[in-house]
Amino acid sequence: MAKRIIMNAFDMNSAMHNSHGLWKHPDNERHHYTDLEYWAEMARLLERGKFDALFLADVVGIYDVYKASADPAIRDAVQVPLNDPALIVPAMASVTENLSFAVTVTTTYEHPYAHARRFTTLDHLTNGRIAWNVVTSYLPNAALNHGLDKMIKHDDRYEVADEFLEVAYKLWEGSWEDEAVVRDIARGVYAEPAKVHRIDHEGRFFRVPGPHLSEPSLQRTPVLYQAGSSERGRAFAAKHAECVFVGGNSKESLKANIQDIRNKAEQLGRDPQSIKMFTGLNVIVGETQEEAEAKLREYAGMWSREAALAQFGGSSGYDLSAYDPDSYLEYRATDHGQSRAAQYTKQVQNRLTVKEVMERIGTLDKGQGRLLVGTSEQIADYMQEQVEETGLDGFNLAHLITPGSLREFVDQVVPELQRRGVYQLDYEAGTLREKLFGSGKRLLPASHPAAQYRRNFEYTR
Ligand SMILES: Cc1cc2nc3c(=O)[nH]c(=O)nc-3n(C[C@H](O)[C@H](O)[C@H](O)COP(=O)(O)O)c2cc1C
Repeated sequence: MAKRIIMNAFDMNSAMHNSHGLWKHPDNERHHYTDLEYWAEMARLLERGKFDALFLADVVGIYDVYKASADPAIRDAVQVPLNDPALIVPAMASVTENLSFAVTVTTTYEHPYAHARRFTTLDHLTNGRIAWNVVTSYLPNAALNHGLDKMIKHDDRYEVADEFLEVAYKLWEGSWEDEAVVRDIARGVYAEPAKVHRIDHEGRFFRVPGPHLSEPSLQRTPVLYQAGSSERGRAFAAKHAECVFVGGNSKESLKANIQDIRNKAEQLGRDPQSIKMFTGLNVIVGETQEEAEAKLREYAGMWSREAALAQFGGSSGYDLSAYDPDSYLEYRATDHGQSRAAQYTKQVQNRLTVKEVMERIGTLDKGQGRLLVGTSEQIADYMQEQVEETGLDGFNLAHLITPGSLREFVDQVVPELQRRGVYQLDYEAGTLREKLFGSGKRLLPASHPAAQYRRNFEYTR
């Protein structure tokens, strides 16, 4: 088979994610996000479409930069109201066998000791179908709500993240031996104390003596996803990530970004092919081009400019309402995310005015990344070409109408990709890491930095 395309569905445990304003569409069902059955149905749909994973984004604050107010975000459900992504996973795992779940957790406001236990629990309950999307968080009010005086600076957050991962690796990889739990009734020993190790971590940000509270799960360390694309974010991805979300306005820049992360990983002694690369995708599919374009016009009429600008404000730190609309938007580094603003400044060929940037962000068919509008054949052509020509491994599929757009993708685009031999007809056996990297690859490879924290015990399970 030609290189298979890996698919994640991009979602959030919230009333709205990035389909700004489309909560108003009569077919949108995502206001049922508070019901377990809604998520169970979503998981069944994605498994029917042989998706690799449901990717659950998360933020722990409100988008309140635009107009210096939280009102635009609250009014239009811009990632608020928002529930905890981890808590819906067991319900979805119980109605599926192969679909995996990538859950976003911030290293800035969580603690590695509690986090490691939560993810071991999820890995147990899903039989190894768990990934962790590591984020450092970009909303200043998240810092205030977690008791800090102000947000930690952009690059410093990645320093905390590096140490957070070190602690988590020690707990996941180096604390409990595979043979620690013996349940030996004759000797009266449930677990062998000599096989459960403290980690005695003392660092700049964390002190964790251990041991880990949970016994080892199938993958030990969950599959690691990462999506930061600043200089510091890419260095972090090259060191830790197994799945990376890369951006790029063109095929050339996508290819260059992918190559850059692979090169950086290689310099750190990792196998560059042990990292899977994904990019975002949004599709409007129709039986004919005209049908797809009619849907686009309908959705574009409901798109909320205010919501899109609120999302941009929080993720970039730029309040575009406060700029002179006729001035050119200049890049300036902020302590929010650094890649969002770069998209409209550093990464465009001709400079854009503030008004033009607002127009792009505020209009569905102008600036929403990879939005494909067409027949399933056209969409499959595009996906195949991107994968063949850039080194990409797959996509993170957003959806304008939920779950309708996903259902259309599953019923129309997936069969077309399958006919072309570039999409799985059925799942591989095993954990998520095995499904992505091959049979027997249940644990992180020896070249990954987590491996150095393994003690001298055999991994036998
Ligand atoms: C596909 C994708 C998904 C992301 N999901 C989240 C998320 O759920 N939560 C979050 O805080 N940041 C998320 N981000 C943002 C990045 O993780 C990162 O914080 C942001 O790009 C800023 O970091 P940077 O300045 O290194 O790029 C996502 C980015 C991308 C491209």
